[in-house]
Amino acid sequence: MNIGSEKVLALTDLTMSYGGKKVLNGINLEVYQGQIIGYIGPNGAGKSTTVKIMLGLIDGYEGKVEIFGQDIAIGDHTYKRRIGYVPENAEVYDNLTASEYLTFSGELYGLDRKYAELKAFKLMNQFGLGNMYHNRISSYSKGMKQKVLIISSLLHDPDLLFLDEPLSGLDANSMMIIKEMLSLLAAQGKTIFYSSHIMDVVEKISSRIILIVDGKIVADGSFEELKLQSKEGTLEEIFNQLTGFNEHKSIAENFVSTIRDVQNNE
Ligand SMILES: Nc1ncnc2c1ncn2[C@@H]1O[C@H](COP(=O)(O)OP(=O)(O)OP(=O)(O)O)[C@@H](O)[C@H]1O
Repeated sequence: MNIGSEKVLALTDLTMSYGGKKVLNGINLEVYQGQIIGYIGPNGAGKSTTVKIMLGLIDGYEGKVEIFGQDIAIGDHTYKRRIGYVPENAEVYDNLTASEYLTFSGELYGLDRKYAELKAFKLMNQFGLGNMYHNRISSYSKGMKQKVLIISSLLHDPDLLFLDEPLSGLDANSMMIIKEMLSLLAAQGKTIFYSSHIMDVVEKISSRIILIVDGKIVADGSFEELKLQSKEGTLEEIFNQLTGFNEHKSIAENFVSTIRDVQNNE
């Protein structure tokens, strides 16, 4: 099968409510093999909710979610073995060593224990963390923990990767490695669903950008297409325009003046 021909993901009229409040308002989306989707939107727009539904972590949605051609509501969870996930807020098991944690997560994805342990060590080494492999994760810095999460999501060579703010805490050099790695993986036919607020990174790595506002898709296209439509220069500017936001100066000024007020009253 040629890269780009397989429909990896399809959302049809996806709706989700929390306590009567609609947070997803009918998302329709088809994603094809090899695409890097930049899934962006304001805080609270519904990005993580969409991703968690696709991962089978949230129930109670309406509409249809198909992954690798299979409706996930049918109850056959084999699709999960072909998925990798870097969560926004991860509960890494701090008391475990990276070796224990990664071997364990590799086994959960069906890898042989010895194979998972050796592969995890190689990947840790390539990230410059080989000498930390047997140390407890509680002794790692934020960026080191993030690298462990990234390795954990990739150990089983997934076909579909969900990344929620994956560069969080990474230094500039490490970010370059991840960006390069994502484009290599996509070129080899992996599909990447990337959610982030770092607009210049999304602009550079995504083959397709999807903007959601209030649980609805308001833009869907390549960066070049969105640029043509909005006549703005950067993704940050396009984001501001499409979310109708031009108040950053006045909000910042009010914020600072409130802070100063408190100080003056002391
Ligand atoms: N467990 C929950 N219970 C009730 N409401 C929730 C729950 N999780 C999310 N929400 C609400 O759903 C909406 C969408 O949240 P979601 O986390 O999907 O947004 P997001 O686009 O990922 O935001 P951010 O950019 O801030 O991470 C928000 O209004 C949020 O308050």
